[in-house]
Amino acid sequence: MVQQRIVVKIGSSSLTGPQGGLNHEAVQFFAAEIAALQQAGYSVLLVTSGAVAAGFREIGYSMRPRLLHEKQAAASVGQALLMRDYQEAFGKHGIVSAQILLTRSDFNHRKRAANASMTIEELLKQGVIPIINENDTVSVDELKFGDNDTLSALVANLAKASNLLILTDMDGLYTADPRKDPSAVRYEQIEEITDEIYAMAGGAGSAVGTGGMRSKVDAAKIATRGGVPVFVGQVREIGDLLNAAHGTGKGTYFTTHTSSLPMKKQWLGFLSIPLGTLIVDQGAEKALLHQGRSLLPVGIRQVEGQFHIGDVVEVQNLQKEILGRGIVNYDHDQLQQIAGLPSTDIAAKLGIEDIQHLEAIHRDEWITL
Ligand SMILES: Nc1ncnc2c1ncn2[C@@H]1O[C@H](COP(=O)(O)OP(=O)(O)O)[C@@H](O)[C@H]1O
Ligand SMILES: N[C@@H](CCC(=O)OP(=O)(O)O)C(=O)O
Repeated sequence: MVQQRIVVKIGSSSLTGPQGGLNHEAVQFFAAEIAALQQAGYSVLLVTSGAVAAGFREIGYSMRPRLLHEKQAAASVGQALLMRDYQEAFGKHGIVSAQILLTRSDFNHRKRAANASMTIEELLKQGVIPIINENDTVSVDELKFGDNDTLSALVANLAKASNLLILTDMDGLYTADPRKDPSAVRYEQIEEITDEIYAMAGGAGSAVGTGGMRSKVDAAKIATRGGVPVFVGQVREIGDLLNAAHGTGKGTYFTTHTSSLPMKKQWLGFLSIPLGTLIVDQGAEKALLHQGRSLLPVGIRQVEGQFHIGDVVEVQNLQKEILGRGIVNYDHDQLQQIAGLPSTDIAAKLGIEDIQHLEAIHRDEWITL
């Protein structure tokens, strides 16, 4: 039987205090919980934050730095401290662990993502636990994950995990941040991530956390769309992590209804950078979302951006809601000319006799979001 794979993400708030520095007992505790998960027959990948929080005090900052170069300096000190603690803690359970540092652009380049995936596969085959963090020192600001929630979702999809467990300092998603609203109520299970759910998820509540619940909901959206169910919650006592994996954890479960996405669709949906936007009418919206059809120029109302044939564009409905993304078959200036035209008029309008694709976006090059 193929071993079930679990991605565990541990946030800075679970590993460090407001003054920075690593909580060694916490690292020992999580390593023991993960060792128990492995013992129970799961393959585990660990995505961990905490490099900046572990390193900032060490190099003389009094609080978590805000400027990019300061965070990068703190991370380069802290990452080594973090790995030292994890390797020692896993070593006590006879487990070898490995460091993998990734950036968003690694996922963006399909070949680099495939290489990372091959390395992870080999490590898991050998019973090694990959310990993954963002490569903070080389990540450029606009392309940074910042928090590791999104990174953990991408890793879960890449590794075709059976579960993603996001551990934090709250026992799940509440109707509002419980630090600010004591009457907030916790969700046990979320079947669909709607705008209302987003509205409830606020930013980080601690001095060391980054994305708060909002980035956890973002991550849940990516992972569940890729077929991976997600738990967001707390692991504090012995056995909590196994309970989280078995569906009885202290937190919120986000369910999924789809099977895992092929690499190409994952890239299209979550890693590619759209270079334009197409706004489509109701008929096109129905064709794309409910009839499994391609997008024809006749349904396009508006074309925005300077994209070219083969680029990725985002598609929105008339209410400017995002419907999905696809690879476009025309340059932006061509689409401007043929938006709204029936397929029979396209060749004449563009002065091209032999049109290769009549669709603006072919079904196979589309993902609904
Ligand atoms: N609706 C909500 N439900 C629960 N927690 C919330 C909510 N909105 C915001 N938060 C905050 O999100 C924080 C967890 O995120 P974060 O600080 O980024 O942790 P981590 O370092 O574990 O990623 C909680 O401490 C809480 O204050
Ligand atoms: N890569 C960074 C992650 C920063 C961070 O705080 O993330 P998180 O605690 O997951 O919200 C680090 O290791 O410090």
